[in-house]
Amino acid sequence: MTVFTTTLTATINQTTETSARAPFIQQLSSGDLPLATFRYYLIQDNHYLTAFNRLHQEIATYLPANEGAILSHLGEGEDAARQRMHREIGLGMQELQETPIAPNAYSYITHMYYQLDRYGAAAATAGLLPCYWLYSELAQRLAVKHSPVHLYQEFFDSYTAADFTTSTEQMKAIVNQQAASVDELGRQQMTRAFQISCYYEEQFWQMAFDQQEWQ
Ligand SMILES: Cc1ncc(CO)c(N)n1
Repeated sequence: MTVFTTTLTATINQTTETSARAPFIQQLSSGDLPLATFRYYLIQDNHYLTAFNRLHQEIATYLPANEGAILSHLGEGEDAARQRMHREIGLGMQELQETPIAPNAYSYITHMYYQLDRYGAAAATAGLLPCYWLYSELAQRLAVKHSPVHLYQEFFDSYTAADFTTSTEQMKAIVNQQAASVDELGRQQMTRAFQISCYYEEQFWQMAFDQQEWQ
């Protein structure tokens, strides 16, 4: 049988292409992105990562013990790098918590929870995967360019680091294990969950670039 994640390659490649062309990423790479825009991104992404981590813990309870332990550990993967970046731009806990979540971040999080609630752990793990896979692909492409802004380069570097690459491989293995444990309909639901997450990943850049607010 084909390894399930290979059926998702075209979708992630497309999302990587679209993301690489997004003005947010272009300016992050060139160094032209206003710091206020990056600060907005870090605040919204902190909302996202908080929910993302909680969701790892919740999904982990439905997985076989081995995979569950790995997933639970994966959920905390980005914390240290982010805390360093928050310190560098003087972003404190109060501002992170008090700034309201923006519409697209809200929709993305809501989608991930819906997948778990409506379709179960297999679809939910597939919904988490673009997060790992996209950032890994994108950073590998862009890290070599060296953004002139240290903080922006640090952002790319955190996703080319060996441990994040390992996390992406571990997440793929969990998704493949889940795909093998469900029927064809279950795999279709997994594919759909993955595609919708890719959609929201693409929207996340524009949300940050526009500093989107509720209207
Ligand atoms: C929205 C989003 N997707 C993916 C990642 C990478 O884990 C992130 N930090 N934020």
